[in-house]
Amino acid sequence: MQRASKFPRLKGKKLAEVGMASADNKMLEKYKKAVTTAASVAASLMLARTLINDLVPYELRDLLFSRLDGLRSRLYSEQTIVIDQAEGHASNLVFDAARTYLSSRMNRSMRRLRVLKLDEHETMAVSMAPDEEMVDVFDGVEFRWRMLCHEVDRSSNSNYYYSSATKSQSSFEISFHQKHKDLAFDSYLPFVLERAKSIKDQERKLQLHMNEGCSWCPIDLRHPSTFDTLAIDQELKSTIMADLERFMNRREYYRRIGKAWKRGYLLYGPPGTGKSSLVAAMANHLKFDIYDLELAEVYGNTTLRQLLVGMSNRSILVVEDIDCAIDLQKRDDAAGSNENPDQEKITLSGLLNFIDGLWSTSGEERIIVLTTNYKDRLDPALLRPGRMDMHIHMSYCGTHAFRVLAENYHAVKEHRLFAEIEGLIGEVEVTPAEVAEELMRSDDADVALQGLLQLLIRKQDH
Ligand SMILES: Nc1ncnc2c1ncn2[C@@H]1O[C@H](COP(=O)(O)OP(=O)(O)OP(=O)(O)O)[C@@H](O)[C@H]1O
Ligand SMILES: [Mg+2]
Repeated sequence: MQRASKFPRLKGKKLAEVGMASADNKMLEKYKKAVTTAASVAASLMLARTLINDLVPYELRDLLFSRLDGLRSRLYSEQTIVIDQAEGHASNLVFDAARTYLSSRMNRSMRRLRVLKLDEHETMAVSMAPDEEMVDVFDGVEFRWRMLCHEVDRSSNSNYYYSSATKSQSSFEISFHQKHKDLAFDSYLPFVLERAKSIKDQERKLQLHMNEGCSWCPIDLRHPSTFDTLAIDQELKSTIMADLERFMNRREYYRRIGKAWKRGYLLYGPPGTGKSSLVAAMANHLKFDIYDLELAEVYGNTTLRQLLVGMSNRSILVVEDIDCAIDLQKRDDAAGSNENPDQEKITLSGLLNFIDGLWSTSGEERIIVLTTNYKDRLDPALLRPGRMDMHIHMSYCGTHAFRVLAENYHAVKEHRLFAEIEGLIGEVEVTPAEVAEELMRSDDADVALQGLLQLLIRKQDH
């Protein structure tokens, strides 16, 4: 059997060689033709030069000659890289990257541009029109891009059995001087890929994942909260942003000390002070997905492990209202009757230990945020230094927070009622959520601020 199977292989090889030889011949023919064409074009160019010398005024000659020389050098020393959209069914990642990269380089002086918008929430994408050309300069070298659309004959590919025999396929061509071939392959193309990746990261739609059973259920995260719209004390905001910044830049540091690249924040404060808004602002700022873990829905360590393993890097794990999560466990304890004896109970400390173990071996750029309305109800073990890296107190609305909200909702920086409002706002306990609600009651800033003032006076009287 073994012997027999050798033959087809040999035969195959021979056929392949024959195929190659004939392909080589064809190439040679083509090459010869190209050289002849180039030679005749070059001859025509020489003729053109003579004609120009004879007929064109002196002032114009230099310009025309330089154009002709450009054309000739292109004919002789131009190198072109072709980037097809797809190979069979598989799309070409270089093509995708090139398209993304080019759309960031479009300029309106181009004669023809394509615009596209497929999703209501997306911004309009501008791209190159077929047969249009643009020049991109990298490291002082010109790279000319062209986009082409052509029909691909499907009948030549036995995989296709479509009624229509052709299909349109796009490709990009990058042309440049031959002497920059190394630059093109070693620097320029990698640069294009890298830029496209970071553009895609920026444009990526964030997702909010919620646990359902032992898996995550994702939806688009469209929370508008950002650090600009967040109404908290200015100093606190700067501290949080600086902390995130340092965390993001410490890849090497975490590697060196052999610890998991993660950071934990405990957010505590009354309802409506912006804890959830801060989590959304962090996600939007860092472009991290949010994994919202409902502990009450997690039965047993196996499920928990599956969920944690199923998280992606560059993400924020959030456990909201952890005091309630703990309460629930205690109530179960008190009842003493666990319906399923195999069920292991999950405590917050258990969860944190688990995460430490898991994330130190896998996982990078992970953030965990715990939120609570009652810090004093928490297990002291959870508050020990090292468990959560930063404790953030979200509190009632202060003067600065009020000004941020007034600007967010009414675009007012100063107003005759500000003095009175600011005098009261430091004295009464009003949450940013309450202030926001008052400010939203009317489109008229005067009316809204008057309403807020009344609320503050009522609160003071109580
Ligand atoms: N600090 C804030 N800055 C801007 N908006 C805020 C702030 N706090 C509250 N808000 C507004 O109030 C709404 C509720 O706030 P948020 O859900 O962030 O509060 P929370 O602290 O998470 O409350 P809870 O403890 O009830 O979960 C937000 O959608 C936002 O409009
Ligand atoms: Mg909340």
